[in-house]
Amino acid sequence: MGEPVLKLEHVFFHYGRRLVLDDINLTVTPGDFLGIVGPNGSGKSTLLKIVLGLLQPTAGSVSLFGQSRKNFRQWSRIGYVAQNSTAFNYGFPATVREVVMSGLTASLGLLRFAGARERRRVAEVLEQTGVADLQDRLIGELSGGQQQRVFIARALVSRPELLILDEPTVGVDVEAQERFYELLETLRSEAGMTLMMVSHDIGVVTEQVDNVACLNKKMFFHGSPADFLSQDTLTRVYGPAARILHHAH
Ligand SMILES: Nc1ncnc2c1ncn2[C@@H]1O[C@H](COP(=O)(O)OP(=O)(O)OP(=O)(O)O)[C@@H](O)[C@H]1O
Repeated sequence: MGEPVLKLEHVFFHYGRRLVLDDINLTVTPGDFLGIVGPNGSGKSTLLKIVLGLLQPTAGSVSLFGQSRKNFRQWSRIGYVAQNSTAFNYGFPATVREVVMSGLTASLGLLRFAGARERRRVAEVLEQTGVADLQDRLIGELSGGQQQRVFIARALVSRPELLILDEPTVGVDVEAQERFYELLETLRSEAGMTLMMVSHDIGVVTEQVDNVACLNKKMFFHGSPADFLSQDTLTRVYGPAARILHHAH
């Protein structure tokens, strides 16, 4: 199976005095597609920020690719598409190609110019994510679904082994969502990528992922979508409205 891509052991997190994550244990193995679900304010984004090194846990340990997060420096192995990344201002002065190229900054260093190899890689990813024909357009002039693909391209350009997506399908129509999940499937089958995705859409998520982690301050469930749906987890975490949530899509 190989060493875990991610391992959280007894992780706690507080914002000030407010406990937001309570004794979280989670192991993600290579090639897994993990869906992270939970009600609003349940700590999903906080968990991702801890994994990405943007927040320090109050207690507990986090390891990435077998290394303690404290010593981990290989951030280009992790791609991240943030929540609301499709809310770019109209007129923002960067083209699609420039936005995707900026995903190489970590590996290039700020002061090095992109060479032929980097430009080739950007062209490859633009093609793979279906936005090559948009590359000279300004990012702020694209639709939500188009911007989403650009931000995925940006996250992919450094060839990450783990791709983390926070609410990637918000504001994206059904057809674009289907293309998005097809792209994820290709990344998994061709590049063996590990995926972690936060989503509110329980119906869709449980159809797409291998495993579900259901969070509400504590980790309420971690296992297969079938077990998640067949157990009482939904009702325990979301209350009686869970049924509606599940059948809403
Ligand atoms: N910067 C912050 N300062 C203080 N409290 C915060 C901060 N960010 C988030 N919180 C609180 O921490 C809790 C968890 O927030 P988080 O954003 O991780 O939840 P979430 O599950 O991602 O929510 P949503 O589904 O609404 O995006 C919430 O109660 C939130 O109000």
